[in-house]
Amino acid sequence: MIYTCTLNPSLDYFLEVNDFQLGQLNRMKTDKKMPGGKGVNVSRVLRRLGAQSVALGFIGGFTGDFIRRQLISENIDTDFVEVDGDTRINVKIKSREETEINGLAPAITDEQVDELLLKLNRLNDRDILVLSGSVPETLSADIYKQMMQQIKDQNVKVIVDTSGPALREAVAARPFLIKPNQSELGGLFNTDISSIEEAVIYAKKLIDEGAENVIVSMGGKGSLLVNRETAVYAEAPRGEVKNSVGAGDSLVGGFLFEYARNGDYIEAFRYGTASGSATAFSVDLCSKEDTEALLPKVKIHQI
Ligand SMILES: Nc1ncnc2c1ncn2[C@@H]1O[C@H](COP(=O)(O)OP(=O)(O)O)[C@@H](O)[C@H]1O
Ligand SMILES: O=P(O)(O)OC[C@H]1O[C@](O)(COP(=O)(O)O)[C@@H](O)[C@@H]1O
Repeated sequence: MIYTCTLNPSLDYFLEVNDFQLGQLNRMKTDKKMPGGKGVNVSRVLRRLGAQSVALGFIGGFTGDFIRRQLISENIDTDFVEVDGDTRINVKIKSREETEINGLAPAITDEQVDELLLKLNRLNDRDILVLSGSVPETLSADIYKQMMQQIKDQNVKVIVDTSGPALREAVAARPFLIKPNQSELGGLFNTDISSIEEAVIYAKKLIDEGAENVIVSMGGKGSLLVNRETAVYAEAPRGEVKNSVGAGDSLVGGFLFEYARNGDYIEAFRYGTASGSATAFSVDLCSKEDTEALLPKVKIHQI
């Protein structure tokens, strides 16, 4: 089974404004509320591609209820820990440019953390655990590392998609895969990464620090997969971008879907890149049909 864990899920509030003006009254053209947060999106992508998963993490309040109800309506299994405050609302403004304002997490108690950790005891070597998204302010930045250390004898494959100190700590616990985007990778080394060659250099440093596979997503430029044996670049297909929120989560979900199906890294990487692009070219997350139509357009280059 695939388990996704979102410590900091969100109700994503998408709104479209013609010619957004800072400091002025703007009126919306359209709006939409969606369940969000990185692991939640991975679960939704997996479902759309045809794979089951269980969504773990913390939810609370009316926004948490919304997320749970939406996931259940999409036939996704949920096993969240309830917290007292409201799950955050993340605002996604689409105008000439995309602007995002991500909210603050509700407080989470030590007992609630223990409740979540207890759920990990049931995982075994046939399971995959996706630890995705930011860490709530009230939790320790090394929580992903702690979770991985707790289950290290259960031989679960762990994927980590986060940034900053939480990612750096988690890398030391030897995840199967991490997926920083270009700026998150640069952020780890206090540098700006501007080319594929530079991204490979820094991805290799993360392999040396403990990650087994590193996928660096680079928006419209595509993505990179680096491990001890290989370094490959996938050129993303071109198309009209409708909404790039969730593109990175779709890359992770698509990779995982194909990897769980056939165990081939390169084909999984191609599928993930196509899923990311299919999401960027759609209003909601990728569909299986759109993803598979893009597969032949993802060009893989050995580096
Ligand atoms: N403008 C775009 N055109 C084509 N594909 C895109 C575009 N933006 C994102 N993608 C696809 O989605 C993947 C993840 O996007 P990215 O923006 O790098 O992730 P994140 O959301 O984590 O920052 C990319 O590797 C690419 O395959
Ligand atoms: O936990 P974070 O880093 O604040 O990110 C949460 C946000 O990222 C998303 O999961 C989208 O992530 P990606 O665009 O990186 O795929 C949104 O649904 C959510 O609002």
